[in-house]
Amino acid sequence: MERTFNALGPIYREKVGTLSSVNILLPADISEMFKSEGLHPRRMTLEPWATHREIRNHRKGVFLKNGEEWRSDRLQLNKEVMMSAAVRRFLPLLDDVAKDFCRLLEDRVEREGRGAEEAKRSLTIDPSPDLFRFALEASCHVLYGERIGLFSSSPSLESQKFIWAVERMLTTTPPLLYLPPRLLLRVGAPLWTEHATAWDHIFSHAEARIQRAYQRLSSSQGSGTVAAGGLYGGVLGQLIEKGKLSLDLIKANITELMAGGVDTTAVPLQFGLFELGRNPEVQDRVRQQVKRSWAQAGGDPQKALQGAPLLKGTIKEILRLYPVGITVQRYPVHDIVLQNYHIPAGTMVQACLYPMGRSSQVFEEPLNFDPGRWSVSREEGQRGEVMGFRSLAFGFGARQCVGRRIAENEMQLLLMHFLCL
Ligand code: HEM
Repeated sequence: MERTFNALGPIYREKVGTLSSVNILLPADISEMFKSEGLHPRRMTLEPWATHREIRNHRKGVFLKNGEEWRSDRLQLNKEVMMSAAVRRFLPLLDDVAKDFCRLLEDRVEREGRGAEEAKRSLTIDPSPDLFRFALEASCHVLYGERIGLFSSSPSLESQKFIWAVERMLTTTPPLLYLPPRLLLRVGAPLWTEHATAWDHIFSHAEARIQRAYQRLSSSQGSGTVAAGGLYGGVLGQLIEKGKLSLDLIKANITELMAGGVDTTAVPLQFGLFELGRNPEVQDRVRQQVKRSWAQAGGDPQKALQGAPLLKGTIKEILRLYPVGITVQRYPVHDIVLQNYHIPAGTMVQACLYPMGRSSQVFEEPLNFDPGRWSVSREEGQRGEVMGFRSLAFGFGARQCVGRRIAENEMQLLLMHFLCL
């Protein structure tokens, strides 16, 4: 039996007996886990973030063991996607896509909406396919430094193939996480073949982008000019230019970022629109702050976001109520004690984000959608209360979500432009 300490579900039984089913991990427990050095997330049997070589090996029947190896390239990647200098570089690319998306929606409301009065026309739509396209276009722009034209009424065949591949990869991943790949391979399950084929497409798309980025870079170096399209050629351009990672690693990392950045932002954005829609007073408060900040920022998106903390609070609030990853998982390398339970090293510990986000032990009036709750500083928090480790949607520590800054900014920019419409 795999040893698992789970805040709610299957319980670690080997040494401690059964926990009460209402037990949840609290911020203080997470802080305890964080202190135990060398905690790495569990790697899945079928790794959604596996490199192409690994996927191909899976296909041939060579299976990786669950590993917890630290990827040395993560540090290099952090520089290009997590640091504030990197955010400054890629923010305008996200802003471009967010503005285009809003213009598109505005036109659509004008064309298809009901109501005679201009600017008060209304249109009821299911936004999920549009948000999916937005997230894909935004990710491609940030990563490859180029637009792939998904907002066009007739995207290129290449882009259509790419959308198909990302959709299939995302749809086939969840069932594969719960079925043994060896079995699927043995019986030649179409699910598995479809999944691997989708990855093949995604990787060849990345390959083509890498070739193009190389050509751009070498022609600009040859002619002494900057890369076509401006100084910044996306995360990919930066990684190639810095030359610290091998091409194989660049390809694997860029593709991982590509795969990790679509539904993760599209779904919370939809929940964001839902909560802002059903809480008009909150919407009004956020809109007022955003409009004020936008007016003062003189067109600088980064300044505008800095002046609108309620927007950041909105994203945190959405991810508290509707976390994308249900759990954050770690294997402690030392024995630790959580809630008076002894957890031996090597036990998988899962922090279940959904119950924690809705627990009155952690949040006052947890079911209220209140972006302002995140403005409370540590000092203002009740004495003795652990104020950190409450916002865990992106994980924590060295292995936290590497796309965090891209995701936060992408979602905030889109909401900002929506609210300023
Ligand atoms: C709202 C959006 C997102 C949420 C809630 C989210 C959440 C997470 C979580 C919980 C983890 C595991 C962290 C841990 O164990 O501590 C993770 C890892 C990861 N995420 Fe995200 N993510 C989001 C968006 C993105 C985006 C936009 C990208 C890519 C651009 C991305 C790429 C990744 C990658 C590559 C990893 C693995 C990192 C590693 O193992 O070192 N994510 N994400």
